[in-house]
Amino acid sequence: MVPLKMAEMWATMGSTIASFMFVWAIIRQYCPYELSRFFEKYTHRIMGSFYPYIRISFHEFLGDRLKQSDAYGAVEAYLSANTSKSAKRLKAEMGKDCSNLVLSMDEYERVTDEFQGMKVWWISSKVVLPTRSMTYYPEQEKRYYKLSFHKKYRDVITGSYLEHVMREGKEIRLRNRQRKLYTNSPGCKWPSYKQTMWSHIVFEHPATFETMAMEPEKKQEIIDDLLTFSKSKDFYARIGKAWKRGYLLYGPPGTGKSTMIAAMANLLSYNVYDLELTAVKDNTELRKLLIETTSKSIIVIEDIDCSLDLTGQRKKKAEKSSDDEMEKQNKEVARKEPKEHGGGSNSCSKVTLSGLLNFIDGLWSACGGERLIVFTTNYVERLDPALIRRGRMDKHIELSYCSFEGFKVLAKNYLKLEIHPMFDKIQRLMDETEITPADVAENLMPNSLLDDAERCLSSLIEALEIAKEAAAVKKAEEVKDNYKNEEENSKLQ
Ligand SMILES: Nc1ncnc2c1ncn2[C@@H]1O[C@H](COP(=O)(O)OP(=O)(O)OP(=O)(O)O)[C@@H](O)[C@H]1O
Ligand SMILES: [Mg+2]
Repeated sequence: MVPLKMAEMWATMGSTIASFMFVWAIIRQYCPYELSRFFEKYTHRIMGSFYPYIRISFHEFLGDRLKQSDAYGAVEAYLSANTSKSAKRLKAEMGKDCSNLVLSMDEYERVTDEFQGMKVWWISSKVVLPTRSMTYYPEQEKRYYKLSFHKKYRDVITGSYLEHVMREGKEIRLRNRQRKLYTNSPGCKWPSYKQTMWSHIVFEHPATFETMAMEPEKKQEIIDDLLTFSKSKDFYARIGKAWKRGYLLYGPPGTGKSTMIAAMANLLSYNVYDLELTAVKDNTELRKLLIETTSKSIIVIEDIDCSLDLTGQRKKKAEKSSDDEMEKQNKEVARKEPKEHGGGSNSCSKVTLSGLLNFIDGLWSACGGERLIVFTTNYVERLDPALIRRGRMDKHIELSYCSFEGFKVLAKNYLKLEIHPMFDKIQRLMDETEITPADVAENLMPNSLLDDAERCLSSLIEALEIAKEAAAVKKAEEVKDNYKNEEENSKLQ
C-alpha cells in the first residue's frame, strides 16, 4: 500500500508542478519582464519548500566572460566519457585534432549517474537570449548542465562527487587536448608587439615507446619512471619538492634522443617546449620564457653541449683531449651549429651557467608543477658536472648503438617481421660491429611499394659488413700509429 500512496503523492506533485510551469509559461510570455521575474521568484520559493531535490547549474559562460568556464568544460568531458553510453540523444562533433568524432549529450537530454550507491541526474539545457535590436549578432544561446540529487545526499554530492567529476573531467580534457610544440623564435630581439615569447604548432609526432628500438627492460624502466612521476603530485607536495624531474639523454647521433622526447610527450600527453638557448638574450629573458610555460609539459634543450659556451670547463677539457677527438667533436658541433642553432660563437646570448641552474631548480620551482626538463647531448663528458648532477638531472639515460633486441623492434615496425632466416647473420654481425638505430632504420626502409623484406635485410647486412670493415681498418691504423709513436719515443730516449 505504501508504494501506491507514494506514487499517488508523486503524481499529485507532478501535476502541481506541471500546472505551475504552464501558468508560469503564460505569465512569462504575456506579462512584463518585472512581473514574470516576480512570479518566477515566488514559484521557486513555494516549490522549494516541498521539493526534496537540489539542483546545481554549470553555465558555459559566466557573466560577460568570453572564455568557457573550466567547471562546464570538465562536466562536459566527464559526461561524454561516462554517460554517453546511456544517453539516447547524442550530438556528434569533430574532435579538436579532426581525427575522430566526439559524442556528447544532446540538448535537453537527461542521464543518470551513480556515485557510492547514490543516484544523480544530469540534464543538458540552454537558454536562448533575445537578440537586441540594432545588432547584427545572431541569437545568443547559453548552454548549461544541471545536476539534480536528493537533499539527503547534499554533503557527499557537493563534496566528493563533484570533486570526482572535476578531477576526472579535467584529466579527460587534458588527454584529448590538442598538444603543442612550442619554440622560442630565433634572433636576439623580441618584437615589441609580440604577446607571447613562444610560438607554437600542433604537436603530432608518431613516436611511441613501442616503436623505439632499445632493450625491453630499459624501456620499461623509463616508462615506469615517467608514469610514477606523473602520478606523484601528493608525494612531491609531502616531501616539499617542486613537482619536476630532469632527464639527461646522451649518446651518439642517430640513437633516438629526439625520438625519445616525442615518445615521452606522447606517453604522458604533455606539450613540448623546445628551448633554443642561443636565441635567449640573457638570464632575465630565460626566466620570462620559463614563467610562460604551462604545467604538463616537457622543456627540452637539445645538444646542450653546443648550445652555449656555459663555462670555461668545456675549453679546458677540449685542450686536454687528443687532437683526433677534438677534430671529431668540432666537426659534430660545426654540423649542428649552423643547422640547428644559427648562433654558435656568433650568438648574442648572455645566458650564463648560473642563469641556467636557476632556470632548472631556482625560481621556477615556484611556478606550478608537473614539468619535465630534458637535456640531450652527444658528449656528456663536455658538460659541467653542476649542470647534470643528480637532483637537477635526476635520470641519466644513455642511448647507444643498436642491439639485436633493438633491431627486432625495428624489423617488426618497418617490415612486419618477427622472425626470418637472415636474422641469425644480422645478430652475428651486430655483435661484432656498431651501427646506430638510425642507420638500421634507413636500411630497413623500403625504397618502393614493391620492395620486399629480403632486399631490405640484405641491404642492412651489406651496411653492417661495410661498418665492420671500416672499424677493422681504423683499428689497424690506430695500432700502427701507436707503434710509430712508441718507436719515436724510444729513439728520443
Ligand atoms: N632508438 C630508436 N628507435 C627507433 N627509431 C630510431 C631510434 N633511434 C633513431 N631512430 C630513427 O632515426 C632517426 C633519427 O633519430 P633521432 O633524431 O632521434 O636521433 P638523435 O639521437 O636525436 O640524433 P642527434 O644526436 O643527431 O640529434 C629517427 O627519425 C628515427 O626514425
Ligand atoms: Mg636529436
